[in-house]
Amino acid sequence: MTEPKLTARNVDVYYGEKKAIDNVSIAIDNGIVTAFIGPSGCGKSTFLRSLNRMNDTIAGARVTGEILLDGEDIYGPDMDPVALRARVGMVFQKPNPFPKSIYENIAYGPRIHGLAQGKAQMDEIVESSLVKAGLWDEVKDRLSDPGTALSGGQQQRLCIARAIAVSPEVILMDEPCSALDPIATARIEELIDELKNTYAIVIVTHSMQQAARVSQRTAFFHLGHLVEYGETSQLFTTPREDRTKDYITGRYG
Ligand SMILES: Nc1ncnc2c1ncn2[C@@H]1O[C@H](COP(=O)(O)OP(=O)(O)OP(=O)(O)O)[C@@H](O)[C@H]1O
Repeated sequence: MTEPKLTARNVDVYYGEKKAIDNVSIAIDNGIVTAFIGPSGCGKSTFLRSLNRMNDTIAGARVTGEILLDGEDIYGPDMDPVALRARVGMVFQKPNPFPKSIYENIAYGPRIHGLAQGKAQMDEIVESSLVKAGLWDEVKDRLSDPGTALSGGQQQRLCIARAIAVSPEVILMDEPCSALDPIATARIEELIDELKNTYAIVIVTHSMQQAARVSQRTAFFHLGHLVEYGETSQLFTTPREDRTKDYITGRYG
């Protein structure tokens, strides 16, 4: 048995006095896509953000319990949150390129993390990140154009390339297709399928169809609890819990 990439044990997340995540334990493996599903407000995004300490940036948010990356406590005293967020990258709901060129959007992270020795090496990182994100052919002749000039779907692939550029181990995606049309969504879903061979991927999605299409394992959250976690095909066909069954048959959410 290989060790899980990420292990959460008895995790609670609070916003002030309010508990948004209640005693969640889960093991997330490499080489697959893990989907988080559940009705609006159930805590999917909150829990996702706890996996790379993005909640640290929200005033009043507090995480208790333990989250391990390759066995190392990400909330431990020796963990630098900036370095952690390079190892556990994130892609958001709305594509959010920097107001800079396509090239600079990718080069920024490697530069602050000191990953390139010079221009040639940076060029290589930029190209390979864009290739891996399936965007290179569309942008190779206009790397100095602003990232914001791309279409929504291209911008989201640029944001994925930006995450890839700092050599992450895990990529967290918070509803990455919710602002995209069906064609751009299909591109991102294909990309997710390819990327899972290299990175552990965790995706929050409102769409059960999307979870069924892209993930191998699914976690169903409800009211801050992890209700059920299992193989995606099993969870959608023979859920163990009544609450999961009610959700996937459309009784709420
Ligand atoms: N920054 C915040 N400050 C205070 N409460 C918050 C904050 N972010 C989320 N919450 C609350 O925490 C709970 C979980 O929210 P969260 O956004 O994680 O749910 P979600 O399942 O991702 O929802 P959605 O699918 O609508 O995005 C909700 O009750 C929400 O109101």
